[in-house]
Formats: sequence, C-alpha cells, structure tokens
Amino acid sequence: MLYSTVTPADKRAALRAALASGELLRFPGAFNPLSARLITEKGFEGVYISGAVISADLGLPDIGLTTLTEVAGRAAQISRMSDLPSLVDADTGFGEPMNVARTVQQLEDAGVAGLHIEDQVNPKRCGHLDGKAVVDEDTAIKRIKAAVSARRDANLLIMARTDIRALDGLNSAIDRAKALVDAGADAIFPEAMVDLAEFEAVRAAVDVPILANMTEFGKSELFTNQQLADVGVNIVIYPVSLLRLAMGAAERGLDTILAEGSLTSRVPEMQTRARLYELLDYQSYGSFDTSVFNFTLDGNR
Ligand SMILES: C[C@](O)(C(=O)O)[C@H](CC(=O)O)C(=O)O
Ligand SMILES: [Mg+2]
Repeated sequence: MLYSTVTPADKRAALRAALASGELLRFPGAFNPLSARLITEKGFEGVYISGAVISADLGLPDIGLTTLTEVAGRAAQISRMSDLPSLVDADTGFGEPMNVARTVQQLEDAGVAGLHIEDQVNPKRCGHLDGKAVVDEDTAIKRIKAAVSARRDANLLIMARTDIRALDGLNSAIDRAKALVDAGADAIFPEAMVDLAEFEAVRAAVDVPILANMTEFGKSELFTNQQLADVGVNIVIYPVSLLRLAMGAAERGLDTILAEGSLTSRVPEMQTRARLYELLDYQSYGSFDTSVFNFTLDGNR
C-alpha cells in the first residue's frame, strides 16, 4: 500500500547480490508508476526507466531535451512504486562531468538502484538509429569518473553505455568498454550489438555485468532470455515495449470508437476495474479509513 516497503539502500544491495548470482535479470521498462506495480507483481527482477519513454511520454523525441529534474522526478515516482531495484537511463549525464556528478546525486536521491551514462554527443539519439556520434575516450572516461566519485551509496550501480559499436565496430566497442571499466564503471551497456557473438565478445572482454537492450524495431534481433543467459548477459531491458504495447492498444481503441461508435467490442481486451483496483491495492486503504473501501463491484458491468 502507498509505496515501496524496501529502502533504496536495500534495493541497491539486493541488485548487487542478484548480479553476483550470475542469473539473467529481466528489467521491463515501466512507462508510468502503475506499470511498475504490474512488473513487480508479475515477478520480474527489476524495473527499467527509459529516457526514450520519458521523452515520448512528454511528446518529445529522444534527443536530450528532457531535463534532469524531469527525469529524476519520474524516476522517483516509478521507483517508489516497487520493491524491485530500478535502473534509470541518465542519457549523456546532462552536461559536463560536473553536471554528471550532480545527476548521480539527484538520481540517487530519487531512489534508483542504478543508472547508465552514455558516450554519445549532444544532441543524442536512440542508440539504434543511424548517424550517431560519440565523444572521445577521454571525455567518456571523465563522465564515468565523475559519476563514481559523486555517489554516496557505494552500492549505487554506475553503468557505462557505449554507443561506439555503430560507428567504429565491435573492436572499438570492446576497447571502450574496457576503458570505462578501468574508469570505475560497475557494469557495461554495449549498445546496438547486432548478434549474440557480439555480446559474447564483450562478455569475454570485461569482468563486470553486461546489459542487453532488447528494444523492438532496432538493430538487435530480439533474443530469448535463454539465448542471452547462455552468452553471459546479466541484465536484459525491454525499454519501450510496454509503452509500445499500450499505445498500440490505445490507437486500436480510438479507431474502434470511430468505426463502431462504441468501445463495446474492445472491452474484453481492457484491464478490468476489479483488476486495476487489485493492482492499486485499493482494499488495503481501508486500514486507514474504513469508509474508503466499503463497496463491492457486484452491481457494476
Ligand atoms: C534504451 C534507450 O536508451 C531508452 O531510452 O530506453 C533507447 C531505446 C529505444 O529508443 O529503442 C535506446 O537508445 O536504445
Ligand atoms: Mg535512452
């Protein structure tokens, strides 16, 4: 009821322990706080907070227009809805290394268990689009060093994302990943890997957990959990998937009103009122005030 029963510090410790187990951790992207509850209830290991989703939610393209305040605010709203650890997309860190340091502290205060900072230039773009550009190694390292030195909880997971694969190939991605680990990164997000062999090569090159981004309509094939686990991937994200599913359903629903003059034919696809209330744990609020949950849905359609 109301909020997570686990403190951010405990979630960070739990994420560290889960990563140490070597099991593949599945982090679907929550497109709002309520969807984080669904992810939690279904038994996933973590919640991803996507920059692409936060941007899209505001009707903006994912090109670095969102502010640290907006991202930290959304990260806090989503993180507090779940007992699971959350991993937030900190894009390029919102500025120079000094800004990266502030970003880390703000996101830490928002209650996330980890965050990733990428080596793209600004304006950035989705890692699965063509025409990206990355900063030089020295700048990328400075971002990660700033992030590591700024955290107050040693368990906050600082993940370095490199977008260099799409520009300079796999060997450059491996070199950069190693340099970022040497700079203090706790984990690596090798963006836009094209096949499993590439994940395997990154896995072999670094000694820290690695993440696979199973975003749809991108450069990577959508590998199964088993395939990813077999090549030693530690975290898989489905960053925009729930938003895509929900928006697909919303669009079909709007078309149905236009075509049929009613949504009756779509009702079987909808989450019911009873299921929504269950997810909200509505009934528990009666423990504060017995007049809050004193109805049944028996008379409802
Ligand atoms: C993971 C990602 O950074 C995100 O913001 O969710 C995006 C996802 C996407 O745009 O499909 C990415 O750059 O891969
Ligand atoms: Mg992103």
